[in-house]
Amino acid sequence: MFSSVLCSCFLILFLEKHKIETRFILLSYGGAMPLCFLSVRPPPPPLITCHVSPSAVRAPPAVSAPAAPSRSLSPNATPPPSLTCALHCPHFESCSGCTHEFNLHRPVIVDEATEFFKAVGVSDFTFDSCKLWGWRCRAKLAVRGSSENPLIGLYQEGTHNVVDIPQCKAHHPSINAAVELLKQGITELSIEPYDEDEGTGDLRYVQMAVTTHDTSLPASERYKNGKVQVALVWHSRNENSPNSEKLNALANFIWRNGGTRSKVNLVHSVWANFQTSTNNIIFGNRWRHLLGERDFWEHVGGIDISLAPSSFGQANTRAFDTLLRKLQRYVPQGSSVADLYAGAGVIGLSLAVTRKCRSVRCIEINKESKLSFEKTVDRLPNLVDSSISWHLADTSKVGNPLKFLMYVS
Ligand SMILES: C[S@@+](CC[C@H](N)C(=O)[O-])C[C@H]1O[C@@H](n2cnc3c(N)ncnc32)[C@H](O)[C@@H]1O
Repeated sequence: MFSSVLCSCFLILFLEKHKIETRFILLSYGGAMPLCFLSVRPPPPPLITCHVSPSAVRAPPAVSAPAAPSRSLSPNATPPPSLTCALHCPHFESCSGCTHEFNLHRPVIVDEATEFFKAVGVSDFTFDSCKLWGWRCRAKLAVRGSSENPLIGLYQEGTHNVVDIPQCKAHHPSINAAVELLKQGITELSIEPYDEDEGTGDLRYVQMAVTTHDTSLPASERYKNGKVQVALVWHSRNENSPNSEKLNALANFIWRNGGTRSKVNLVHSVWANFQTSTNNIIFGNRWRHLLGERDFWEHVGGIDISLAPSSFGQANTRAFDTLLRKLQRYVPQGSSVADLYAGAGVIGLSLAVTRKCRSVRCIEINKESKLSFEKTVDRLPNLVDSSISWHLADTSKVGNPLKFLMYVS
């Protein structure tokens, strides 16, 4: 949530700073460099506002009775915590995933950002918290412990001890349900979680990604009925390794008990990724689709997007959608856009459609994202008359971003 917010802060700063209207727009939304660099004329400046979506202040998902918040506030945080906007997560003390427990509707960083922008003359700063619970539609979780007592979660800060987070309040509820199902499968089939010290075990990580784009449901029902693409990171070289029977058994268990024909109908698909390295890199290079639908679609920024498990996807689907819709207001019709750190090109492609861009060049270093980009392009409406391309290149190399701008002109 906060990376999206920060990104839009940077975006708006740069919008204000570069008031000269030009044809070219450079967009960057990289993890290490959350920077949007646009030289366009912004719409009339609204007031600084803190907008809280109605869905953000409803009660947290009823996974369990909320635990009494136990972390004390710092002496500087004098206002009493707003209970409607507190995390109420039983894992907050031990899990490193969330850094804010109270005032989620307006965290301290928003005041800092407001001050910062005011100081540099930016009047067009808004904050939208979007959902406060159940917003995380993508999670990479470590699998440790034993087959009788599997732990699935994040590392405790500064350690490699995995904290089990079955009631995570940030996760979309379908992720927590799929994790529970996975645990049952691990225990029932005696799957060995990975042991980092020994380099043994079968299952290292799981990536859970939720699609909220089931068009067979009314729009109001789609988010809560999100389905999970489960990617099992398996400790073997490939699907022919000796432990692959166990992998297939686990995939079948998940599909039988969570797939389209099951009562819960929770799982979109099951994938395997093969990783044997002893370093901390989660995914290996080899991916296999095992069960369920191969293609995974989401709808953000006015377009349908395809996301393979190997491609980067934003975790907060709703906030990303809000951000894209905000961004669109700043990009003049017919612009030429270079989308740096593009992943599957979602930002650039959303602009291609909604702003009728003359051209969109997506620049990305991970070749795995290209297929998702191509599938998304195939589904763009016919009326899109942009020159659209995706380039495998290192954006950080001096000259590369400019090269792509020269290329479009
Ligand atoms: C935070 S993701 C954002 C992706 C996309 N803009 C989106 O919002 O879905 C950052 C992306 O930058 C890519 N990346 C990281 N370093 C890069 C580099 N030096 N050159 C190009 N792409 C890079 C990553 O592979 C990843 O897909």
